[in-house]
Amino acid sequence: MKIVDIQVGRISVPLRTPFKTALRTVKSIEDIVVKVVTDTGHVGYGEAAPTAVITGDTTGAIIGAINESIKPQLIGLSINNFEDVMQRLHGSLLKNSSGKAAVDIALYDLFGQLHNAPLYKLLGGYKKEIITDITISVNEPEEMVKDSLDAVGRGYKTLKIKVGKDPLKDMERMKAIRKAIGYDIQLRIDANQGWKPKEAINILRKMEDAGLEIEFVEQPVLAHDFEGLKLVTDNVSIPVLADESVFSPRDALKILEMRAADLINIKLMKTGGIYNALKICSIAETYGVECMIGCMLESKISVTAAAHLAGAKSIITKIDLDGPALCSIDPVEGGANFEEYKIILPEASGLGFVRVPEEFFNND
Ligand SMILES: C[C@H](N)C(=O)N[C@H](CCC(=O)O)C(=O)O
Ligand SMILES: [Mg+2]
Repeated sequence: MKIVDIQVGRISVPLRTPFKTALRTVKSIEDIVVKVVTDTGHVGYGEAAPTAVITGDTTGAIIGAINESIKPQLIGLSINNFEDVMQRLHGSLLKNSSGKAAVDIALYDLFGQLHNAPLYKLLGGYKKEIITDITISVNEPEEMVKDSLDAVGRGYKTLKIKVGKDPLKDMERMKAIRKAIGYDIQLRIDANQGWKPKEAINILRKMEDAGLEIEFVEQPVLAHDFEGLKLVTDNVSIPVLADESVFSPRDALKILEMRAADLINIKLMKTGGIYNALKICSIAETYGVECMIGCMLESKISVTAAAHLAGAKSIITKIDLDGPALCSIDPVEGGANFEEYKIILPEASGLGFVRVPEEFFNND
């Protein structure tokens, strides 16, 4: 099964409501899609999200990375020697994790097709069904209460609340949400780097004292501030999850050696796809640290790949794969079945897509 072509296209999906974090506001998913074609007529699909404020990857940079650096390395290689293909892909250029992720995902789709099995089974086959949280954007407290109640009405049992805009207001937000939804729903929070270390310690202790029962806090401080992250981890009881601080297996190793966080958030757009995400799973297993699998603003294509990984690995115990649930439409047939909080993995080979619209690849 030899790679004969790699095509790059675009997918655009309006969100149900604007997505707001401490870092950005977005109204629609505007991602890059990739199609890897083989001499046997097989096709693998992937997707990249240009999340410049987190990964540094813009739309133009992703397209350039794939067309100029990745594609010339891969044409003619055989999926049968998958390790060689992965080595060439991940060695093709530095950084550019989102562009690498799109191609890595499409190649894993082909790997599954080559071996005629769904990817999650080839990677471990731990479970066929996973349960995701849903994200509540940072807004005025009343709007966040309304959005939280809507999410609970849709069946979600875990909400990930975006904070990090203003510590005093964040406290108000969390108190109002907890009061409205009660204690049967789990609450995790994501500050997206919005607090300073001492500010984070102060607000998190207040949340503990107020009995808000926060499951964990995601990325309270700046991504590069490993010492600040450790200071927070050492000084609060709420578990700390490293998100923007961990892109590569090397980052994961450093964070875990320092004991700077209690949990790690794996996202394919940060790791450059499944190949390196598997290494982070192994490192985390070695340290006995559980992982979350997360996503950027991604549609069903790349979130299906993340769901296959989550279904394969027991160390992934927390799921934040709500990209498709935030979308107003789903233009892709097949892949994982997203039924609100329940994600069911497909039994078809590879990632299991049935139809990815050809229009995505008409680049006029
Ligand atoms: C969509 C997902 N639940 C999420 O919250 N991801 C963010 C980053 C998303 C973005 O800005 O595209 C995160 O975990 O920080
Ligand atoms: Mg996060």
